[in-house]
Amino acid sequence: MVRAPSCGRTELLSRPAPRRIPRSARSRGEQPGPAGAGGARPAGVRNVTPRKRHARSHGMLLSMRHAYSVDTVRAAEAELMAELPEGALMQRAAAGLAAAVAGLLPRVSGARVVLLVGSGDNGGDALYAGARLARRGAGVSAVLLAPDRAHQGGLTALRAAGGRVAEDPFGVLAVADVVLDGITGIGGHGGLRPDAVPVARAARGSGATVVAVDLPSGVEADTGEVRGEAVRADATVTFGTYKPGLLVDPAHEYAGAVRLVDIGLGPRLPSVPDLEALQHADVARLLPVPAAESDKYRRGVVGVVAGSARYPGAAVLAVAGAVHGGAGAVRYVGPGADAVIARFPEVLVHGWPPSRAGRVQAWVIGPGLGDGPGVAEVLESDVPVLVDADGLRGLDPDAVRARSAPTLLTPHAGEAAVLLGVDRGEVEGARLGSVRALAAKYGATVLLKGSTTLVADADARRPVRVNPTGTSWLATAGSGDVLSGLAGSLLAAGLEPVDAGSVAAYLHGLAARLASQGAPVSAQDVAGAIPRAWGDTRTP
Ligand SMILES: NC(=O)C1=CN([C@@H]2O[C@H](COP(=O)(O)OP(=O)(O)OC[C@H]3O[C@@H](n4cnc5c(N)ncnc54)[C@H](OP(=O)(O)O)[C@@H]3O)[C@@H](O)[C@H]2O)[C@@H](O)CC1
Ligand SMILES: Nc1ncnc2c1ncn2[C@@H]1O[C@H](COP(=O)(O)OP(=O)(O)O)[C@@H](O)[C@H]1O
Ligand SMILES: [K+]
Repeated sequence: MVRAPSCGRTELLSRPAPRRIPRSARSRGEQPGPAGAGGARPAGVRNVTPRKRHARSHGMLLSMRHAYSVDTVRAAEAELMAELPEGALMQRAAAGLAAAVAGLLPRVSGARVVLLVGSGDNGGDALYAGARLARRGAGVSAVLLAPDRAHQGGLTALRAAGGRVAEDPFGVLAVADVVLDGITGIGGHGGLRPDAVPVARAARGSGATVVAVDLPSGVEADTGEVRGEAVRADATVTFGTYKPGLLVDPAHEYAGAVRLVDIGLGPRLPSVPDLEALQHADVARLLPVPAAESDKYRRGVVGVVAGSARYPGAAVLAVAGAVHGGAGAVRYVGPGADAVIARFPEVLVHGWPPSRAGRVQAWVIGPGLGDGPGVAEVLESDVPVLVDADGLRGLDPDAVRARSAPTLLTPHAGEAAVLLGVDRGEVEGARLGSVRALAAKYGATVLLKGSTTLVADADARRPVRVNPTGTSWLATAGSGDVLSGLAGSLLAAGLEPVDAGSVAAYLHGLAARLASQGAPVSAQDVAGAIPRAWGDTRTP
């Protein structure tokens, strides 16, 4: 895949800008407005082109997003710092942070800014940014969580600029317009410590816009886990590169809108990130397009084994995903043939067993299968196989590992938990670790569905893909069946499993957003909107 050097550019937002209006604006009678129309928004939301606004409204950036682990970030920072005057990197971070906060405020002068300052450099960033805002006329108060260990240079700069150390933390928080969370960044572990919890809660409850410095304090930067209490931010200003925790739930949920500030780290980061998120242009490049000489067989044929007397609709929904996924033809094998033909007369239906259905370039097996047969037989084929839903039940790692062709598994958290022998909550709390563990256990590519859909390649050295288009409107019965058909069709069209899985998740999420427009959608609606999503990614 071609990767744009997104780490080097200053870009926002992974989600719509915060709508909270700073108190100072409210007190002057200014009206709340939509993001991008004035009022409370991070800097940079202005001057968006219609195309950018469209992409942003669907939760996407225009170039590939990468995330790197803390160790990699620290190594890159150390390399860069060795060539710069002391403190230069922190000044870059603080300047970007102050500019982003200023962009949130209708007017900096007179705004009430509170800094939550921990004992490390994250607090230093907050203090220097606070000094910059104080120089522009903001009233800045610092709440020092560890007064003896607060960043001395930052504190001196804040005082010199007219800022103060708060004597009554809860008093200043109660009237704040903006709170900068500088308790912990990449150095924090294990949720907020008890002394930080009351101020974090007061910040959240104050009505102020909460801006996390680098990361929301209390989340795990490397994994996206939240192991205790954490700051819930409206926006996060992160430095140098995204960290995995900013893109993966549950931590992602705590970050709000994420803005990346360029501090010159890009060239020092390795070419292979820990995590990557496809964007429109990447998806457009990967989508299969028929050539002039193509025919239906050369485009790829996908076979779908799905549905049962108990779940006949799953067959129709999986086929609905498959017919829109780029394969030249869809074969269906199973008890739902009549229902499938009634809805999709273009589908080739076959009697049992799958091995007599004619040649396919990929199989999808599992949606609505119940206790039906077929998994072992399909796994013996020499083409890529996607196993979903009921097909995953009791799936034998050795049978998957022994395959000569690739396998793509698409569990939701409950199915993944069974396959790993852990609780569902454990998978939901540690999605990244879980998807990697499953890929290692089965020697397969694994797409873990849910609030953040992740795709881990069978090759553990490759970055995990995180899907940026997901929407909770997808939490509707049968939408996973559509996804499996779609991904299987892309497999049959020749995409490798990690691309088939991540492109399918991208189109699926985008289709749900296009179909939903903020209202509930059905799985059929999602399938019906796949062509629009496909076209949307290819629109220059
Ligand atoms: N390096 C650079 O070039 C640049 C770095 N930059 C900035 O530095 C940040 C990293 O700074 P850092 O390494 O000092 O760690 P940091 O995130 O402040 O936290 C460590 C402190 O927190 C404490 N602590 C730990 N866990 C805790 C908890 N659960 N609850 C409460 N406290 C907890 C821990 O205390 P201790 O364990 O020592 O008692 C320790 O003192 C980075 O995110 C970015 O913002 C930018 O300026 C760009 C240039
Ligand atoms: N909270 C959520 N946010 C985003 N996507 C979700 C959420 N919950 C479910 N989804 C998506 O909805 C689909 C549900 O699939 P699945 O759990 O297999 O349901 P079903 O078996 O009913 O088809 C998956 O693509 C999943 O990623
Ligand atoms: K922070």
